[in-house]
Amino acid sequence: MTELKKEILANMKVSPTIDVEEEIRKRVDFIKAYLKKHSFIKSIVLGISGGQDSTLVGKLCQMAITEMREETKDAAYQFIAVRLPYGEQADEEDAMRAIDFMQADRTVRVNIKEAVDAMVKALADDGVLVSDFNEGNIKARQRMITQYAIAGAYAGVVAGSDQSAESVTGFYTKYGDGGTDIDPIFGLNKRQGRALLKELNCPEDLYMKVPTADLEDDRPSLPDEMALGVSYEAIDNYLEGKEVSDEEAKVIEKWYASSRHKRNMPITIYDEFWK
Ligand SMILES: NC(=O)c1ccc[n+]([C@@H]2O[C@H](COP(=O)([O-])OP(=O)(O)OC[C@H]3O[C@@H](n4cnc5c(N)ncnc54)[C@H](O)[C@@H]3O)[C@@H](O)[C@H]2O)c1
Ligand SMILES: Nc1ncnc2c1ncn2[C@@H]1O[C@H](COP(=O)(O)O)[C@@H](O)[C@H]1O
Ligand SMILES: O=P(O)(O)OP(=O)(O)O
Ligand SMILES: [Mg+2]
Repeated sequence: MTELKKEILANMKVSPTIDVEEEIRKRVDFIKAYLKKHSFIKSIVLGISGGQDSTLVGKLCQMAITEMREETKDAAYQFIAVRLPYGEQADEEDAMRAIDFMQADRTVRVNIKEAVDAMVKALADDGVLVSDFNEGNIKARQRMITQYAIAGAYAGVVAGSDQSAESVTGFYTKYGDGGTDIDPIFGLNKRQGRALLKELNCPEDLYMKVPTADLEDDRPSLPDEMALGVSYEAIDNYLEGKEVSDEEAKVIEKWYASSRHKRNMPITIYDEFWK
């Protein structure tokens, strides 16, 4: 194995095999331990897209919050699922079924379209033209702003859906969906996340759904795998230390290298990782 692959596997923390029940317990307990350590935190806020990752994180957060409420008798603990469509969302029904599956304590809905469009227009008015791709990242950051506003209103923290197949490629918007406080499913790859959802009796079509960031107007519901140029099957295999083709390894390692800056705090004169 190359030194680079060793470094990536050490950083991404994916086990080649997992005990699904144990993983669920470990991650729920992690969320509870964090809440216990920080007694001011009373809510967890999470954007629910209708995709696999937010469905899993939402379920785990709701389980943790329900147990905290029961164990402490503090009724203030709540999980807040946030719907953040940009206008009409094509898979709105999936998102609502995901919320139903996790039995969220509360759902807040904010249409981000007006805020995003206002930002794009204000920039254009002063001569800065924003591409459709760049606007996609504004949508992700607007979702981050909204979730932090809700966390601020309800003594909350913002949960993220970053898992290791997304982290290794940096396939998220810096300070957008990457801007979160706790990431309960980091260390799992995509297929392991599916296995946890299956164990939790999630509707199959939700965890078998084609992953998409769905950020672009010109290419709606573009599958992540098309944008990445490599399959999640290959990324999952790579992260489990299995053999992948040279071409697949090259693509994954290229994404890893170009997104190093996203997995670190803002770079200062003391940082060496980029050299
Ligand atoms: N499929 C879709 O619909 C869609 C749309 C938009 C974005 N995305 C995905 O979301 C992710 C976000 O896109 P992105 O990475 O282009 O945008 P990003 O905003 O997450 O990251 C780019 C920004 O990071 C900073 N940056 C870039 N290189 C840097 C470096 N070496 N050191 C320090 N800072 C640096 C710059 O500020 C740059 O504007 C990508 O993986 C992209 O493919 C998907
Ligand atoms: N439409 C959405 N509503 C609420 N939350 C959303 C929406 N789209 C994305 N999100 C959040 O962002 C992450 C990342 O999504 P990717 O598909 O991995 O890009 C998602 O898990 C939601 O928390
Ligand atoms: O982050 P999500 O929930 O949108 O999942 P996916 O990445 O599979 O679209
Ligand atoms: Mg998605």
